[in-house]
Amino acid sequence: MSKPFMFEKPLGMRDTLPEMYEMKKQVREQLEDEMTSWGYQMIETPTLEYYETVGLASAILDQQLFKLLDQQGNTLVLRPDMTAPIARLVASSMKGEAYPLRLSYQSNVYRAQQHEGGKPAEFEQIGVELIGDGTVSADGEVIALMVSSLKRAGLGDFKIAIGHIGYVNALLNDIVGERADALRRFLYEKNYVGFREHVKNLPLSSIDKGRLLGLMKLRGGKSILQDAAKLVQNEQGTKALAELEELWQVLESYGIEDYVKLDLNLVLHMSYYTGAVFEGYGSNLGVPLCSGGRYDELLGKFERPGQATGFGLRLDLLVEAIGEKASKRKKTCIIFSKERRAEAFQEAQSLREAGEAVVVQDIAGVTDVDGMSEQFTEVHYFIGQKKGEA
Ligand SMILES: N[C@@H](Cc1c[nH]c[nH+]1)C(=O)O
Repeated sequence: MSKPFMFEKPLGMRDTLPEMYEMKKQVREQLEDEMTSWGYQMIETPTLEYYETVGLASAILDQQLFKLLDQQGNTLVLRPDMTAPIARLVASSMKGEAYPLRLSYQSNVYRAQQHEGGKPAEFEQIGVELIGDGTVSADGEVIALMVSSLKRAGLGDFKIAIGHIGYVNALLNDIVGERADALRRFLYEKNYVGFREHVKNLPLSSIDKGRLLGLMKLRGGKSILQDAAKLVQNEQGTKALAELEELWQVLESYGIEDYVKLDLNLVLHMSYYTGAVFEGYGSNLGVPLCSGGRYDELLGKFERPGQATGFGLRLDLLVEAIGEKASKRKKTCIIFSKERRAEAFQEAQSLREAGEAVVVQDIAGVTDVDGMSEQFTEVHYFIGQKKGEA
């Protein structure tokens, strides 16, 4: 009888082979070290959370959640991100610790895919949350840490796009009110053709249509803030632009303005964002490597109100963007026959102490010695009679 699922994996699930594992490990260690050097403390949370609390607070589409039942009949989810679990943690086990809190993590997160389109349903995120600080300096710190993390991992060429969800909402709500959702969705999908078509068909004055289409042009350096101010005059919009103006100054103080550009079209997939949002791209990848932003309402849902900002970075995509740069450790193989076993073990030990990775292999256990040898930078043979023996 055939076993149809024997070699298959569930949709979007991936294996990590040794070479990829090694590259991920190197980059993970660099990032963890960078975040720790900025004073962020690493934490871990469980893979499973309650649907009713963290699942809903994660603010991701319901169909992207993996759900299951526990023995008591409660619905659980595989965490789709780390921001909501950290909010839960800060409001419970860390309730006694004073704000602001600087936390970082390195964890697998889970997002169900509708079809096999090459997108993983499980991937590792490395990120930070700066909780209990509503200043623009905090947003700037998080962006600066994102830049230094990407540099530290060895990525040379990248850009961070910065937007503000408060500005997008101010403009859309001002013009289309209740119907803003559809337009926001086009932006989130980066479907600008769809956005334009939709705007053209709306029953609006040509002035208002022009304002909505004007949003498409708000990409570039600091100077676009003036154009942006012409499109929205309400309080929410003005406040958002003042924050972006100050944020730009903070980034100049860090000396990283060359890595950033403004993009007021930017809408991210998590609906908990309330302020500045950002997304980082490597020059050779179309998809964002990292994203984040300000979320001032989420902590309140866990009854410990606090303004917060943070970002998450996709380790798999970062490794892909860095390409071959991860350095390979020298790997040696010592093939021995049993007469020289002790000698082989001794040699292996001293090479390991010198930092090499060493495999010791009994020749009687291999049939394809050539095939095995190809996997190593060097192969030493300890075969036959011991030295000095006749
Ligand atoms: N959790 C977000 C990233 C983020 C961290 N903090 C704020 N935003 C994500 O998965 O996209």
